[in-house]
Amino acid sequence: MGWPNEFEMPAIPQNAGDLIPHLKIVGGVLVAYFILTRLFSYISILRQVRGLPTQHAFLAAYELGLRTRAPHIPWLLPVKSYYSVPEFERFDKAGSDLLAYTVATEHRAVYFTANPQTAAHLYTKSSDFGKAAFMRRYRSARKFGSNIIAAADGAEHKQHKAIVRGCFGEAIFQRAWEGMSDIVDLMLKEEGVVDGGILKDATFCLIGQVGFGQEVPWNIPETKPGDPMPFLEAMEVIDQSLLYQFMLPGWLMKLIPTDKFKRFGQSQVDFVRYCYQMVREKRAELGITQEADSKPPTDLLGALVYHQMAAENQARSEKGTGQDQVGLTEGEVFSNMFMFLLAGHETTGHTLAFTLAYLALNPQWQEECYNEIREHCGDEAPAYHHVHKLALCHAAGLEALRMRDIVRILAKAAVRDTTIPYTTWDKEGNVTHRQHPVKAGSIIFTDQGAAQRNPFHWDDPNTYNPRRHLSVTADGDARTGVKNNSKNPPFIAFSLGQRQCIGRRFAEVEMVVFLAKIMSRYTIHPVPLHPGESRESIEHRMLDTGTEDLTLIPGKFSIRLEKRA
Ligand code: HEM
Repeated sequence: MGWPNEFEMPAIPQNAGDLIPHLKIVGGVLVAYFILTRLFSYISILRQVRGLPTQHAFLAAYELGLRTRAPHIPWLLPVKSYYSVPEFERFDKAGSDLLAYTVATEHRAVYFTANPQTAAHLYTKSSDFGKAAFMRRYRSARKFGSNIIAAADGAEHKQHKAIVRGCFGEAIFQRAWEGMSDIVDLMLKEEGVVDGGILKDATFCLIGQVGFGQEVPWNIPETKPGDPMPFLEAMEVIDQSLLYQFMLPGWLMKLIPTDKFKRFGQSQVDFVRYCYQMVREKRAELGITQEADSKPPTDLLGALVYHQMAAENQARSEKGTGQDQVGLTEGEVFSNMFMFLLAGHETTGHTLAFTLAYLALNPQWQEECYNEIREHCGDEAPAYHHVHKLALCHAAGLEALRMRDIVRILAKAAVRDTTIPYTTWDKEGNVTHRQHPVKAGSIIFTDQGAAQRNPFHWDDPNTYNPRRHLSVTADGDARTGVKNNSKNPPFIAFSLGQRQCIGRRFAEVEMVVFLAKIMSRYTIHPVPLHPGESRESIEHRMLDTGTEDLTLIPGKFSIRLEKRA
């Protein structure tokens, strides 16, 4: 049926008004159907969580960045019930290490566990639990394309891992050691503390060097607003505004009329442009040299491009030319690189800041680490070949991560109807181990901080004790791995199983060299805000004033380095 002529609107039938009551009925039925299905779904969720301490809400707000910022509105948006300070408190009060949350606008049951054994079960039993790739946090992480962190389990993840795995080998770890060693020297020099002094809120920019193969100066000059930024400045600004970078496109931030957002937007636009250019240049460079010298580059970007090209070459030699895309697209290479920037920089930098805080507050562990360094390095500066020997320095970082887990919550989704183990206890000290049935599609969060301070699994959980991460091998060497703790809990800060942190060793190498270099030369001390500030107040400032963003960002504090004689 066409219109009589292109400028003439079809006439409204005279009896159209008669249809209105019918339309109202249809509309009413649809609305009633919508409300009823939601109601039934909600009732079904209430049934699923029966028997567990449960918090009801209308809207969901358990994500980082939201739960500590949104206003607490009982029943509607009860954000304060999604976390507690101290972390284990909400579970302690409930007498259960599994809590349920029913959210009227979410069609699935949501659980939080604080049991490290349950967490290990969730992370490793891939037939029952998988990456909750449908969640907003992972959808936002796909902003520049699919990547290893956001990929769904199965083929998509395998495709990324096949290429990304090649980036984490011995040569890169050694480069990470050397890069971090240079950064410590640069930091001490630029902050004017080579002979000791006060180190103010230092951040660490290792990923620039080992990530992109670029020397990173300690202070990066600021470009005039509106001007294109050089690569290093763009990277630094991105790093300081990661939450916004994930949520908003660069062009949109540039339209927001504040200098801050214009800068954030400009950094994203420039950073994306530089990265694509660098990927192309790397491809051209490696295309020429790959035949003659088959060693992969030791920067992450170079290694990523190299392994992608190696996959393409292999496919070409096996199947001839003209086959489909192999490995990752150019956009996916960039997206993975962007993830390294997030996963590789924030996490390690924040963990190191907390480790310095714990060491400053617990000088006895500095002495133990110092003795270890002296024993294995003697008068030599700590070097990469010492990395396996410096187990206590390594454990000092792991213990800070246990007590101040920077990832905060990790989500898994049940992929089929199954059960999860949990524990309840009462005031008389009766502890019962139970199983709770969960339906496919339910989300189970591990409250990492609470799980790592769960007193049923960790001896004396609120005490900083790196030695709990050490075991002694048959030949008398110390090794990390939670053994020195009567209940042998799994260490979950890097997750476990197929989706565990692929950069764990990289991060650990960075931590060991940083801590060993500092502790071999200095003792570390807290800096009171005013004469007579109490120990309690100093501890609170250094450890408890962090804010949740994409990860836990430590509050600002200074430390004093005193040169060892
Ligand atoms: C203290 C430092 C670090 C901590 C605590 C940490 C923690 C984690 C955790 C908990 C996961 C699992 C995330 C999830 O399931 O959603 C993860 C995954 C990942 N991490 Fe790390 N990470 C650290 C450092 C690094 C570094 C230095 C890199 C790279 C340079 C890195 C790269 C990755 C990647 C690529 C994944 C995704 C692995 C996969 O899904 O196969 N991480 N990390």
